[in-house]
Amino acid sequence: MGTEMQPHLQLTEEIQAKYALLPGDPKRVDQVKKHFHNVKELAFNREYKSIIGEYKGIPVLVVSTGIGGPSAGIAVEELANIGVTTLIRVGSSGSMQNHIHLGDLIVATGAVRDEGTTNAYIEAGFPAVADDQLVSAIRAAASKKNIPYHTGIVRSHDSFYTDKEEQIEDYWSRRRVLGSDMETSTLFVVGALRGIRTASILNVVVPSKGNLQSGINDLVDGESLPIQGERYSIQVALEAIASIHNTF
Ligand SMILES: O=P(O)(O)O[C@H]1O[C@H](CO)[C@@H](O)[C@H]1O
Ligand SMILES: O=c1cc[nH]c(=O)[nH]1
Repeated sequence: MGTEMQPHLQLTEEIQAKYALLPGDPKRVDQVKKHFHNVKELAFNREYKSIIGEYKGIPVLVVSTGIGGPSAGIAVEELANIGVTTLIRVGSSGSMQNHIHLGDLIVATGAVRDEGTTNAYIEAGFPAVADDQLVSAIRAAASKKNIPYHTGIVRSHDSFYTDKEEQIEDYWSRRRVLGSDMETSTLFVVGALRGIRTASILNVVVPSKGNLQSGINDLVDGESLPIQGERYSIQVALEAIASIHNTF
C-alpha cells in the first residue's frame, strides 16, 4: 500500500476509496460527476484526471486512463497501490457485429489480448477475464434499469491505422468477438495479477462495417445514441457498485 504520492495518478491512499470507475477519455470524468453528491476534484496529471464523489452515500473514485494498454496498466497498478479493490471501465468501443448498434452496451466477459502491455507482464496463455461476480452485478443493474446490453468477448488492440485493419476486424468478427477497444484486456490481466476485481462496460461509438442502419438512426429524444449509451454505461456501473457495496 502507498501512503506516498503515486507518481502518475498523483493520488495517495488517504482518499480511502474501494471503488473506481475508469473512463479512457478525461472528459468522461465530468459526465460521471453529474451522478455524484459531494464531489471533490483530486488531480489532473497527464491523461489521468481524477475526482471522488458519493453515489448513494458510497465514495466512488473516477480516474481517466487515457488511450491504450500502457497508460491503463499504470492506472491499475497505482490504484491497487492506494487500496482500490474494484475497478469498472466505462469505455467506448467499435462494434464488430451487425446486430450491435451505436449506443449499445457491451459488458465484456473476456478480451482478446491483441496488445503489447499484457505480454510484457505474462505469457499469452494467461486469460484476460472479468470478475464474474462483478459482471453479474453489472448485468443485474442493467436489467433493473431496463438498459439492454450484450455480453461476450471483446478485442483490445494497439492501433487504429495499420494497413491490415480491415482483415483483422473481419478475422475477429467471424470468431464472434463483439467489439473492440484498447484497454479492457490490460485492465483484466493487470487487475487479476494484482488481486483486484475488474469489469468493463463499453458503449458502441463506431458501427460495424456492414451496418448501414446504425449511422442513420442515431437520435433518440434529441440525444445521440452514443451519448445515451455513455450515460447508460455510467448509470449501470454506479448501480452495480451500490449493489455490491459491503457484500463481497
Ligand atoms: O473512449 P475510451 O474509453 O478512451 O475508449 C476507446 O477510445 C479510444 C480510441 O479512440 C481508446 O481509448 C478506446 O479504447
Ligand atoms: O472502433 C473503435 C472505437 C473506439 N475504440 C476502438 O478501439 N475502436
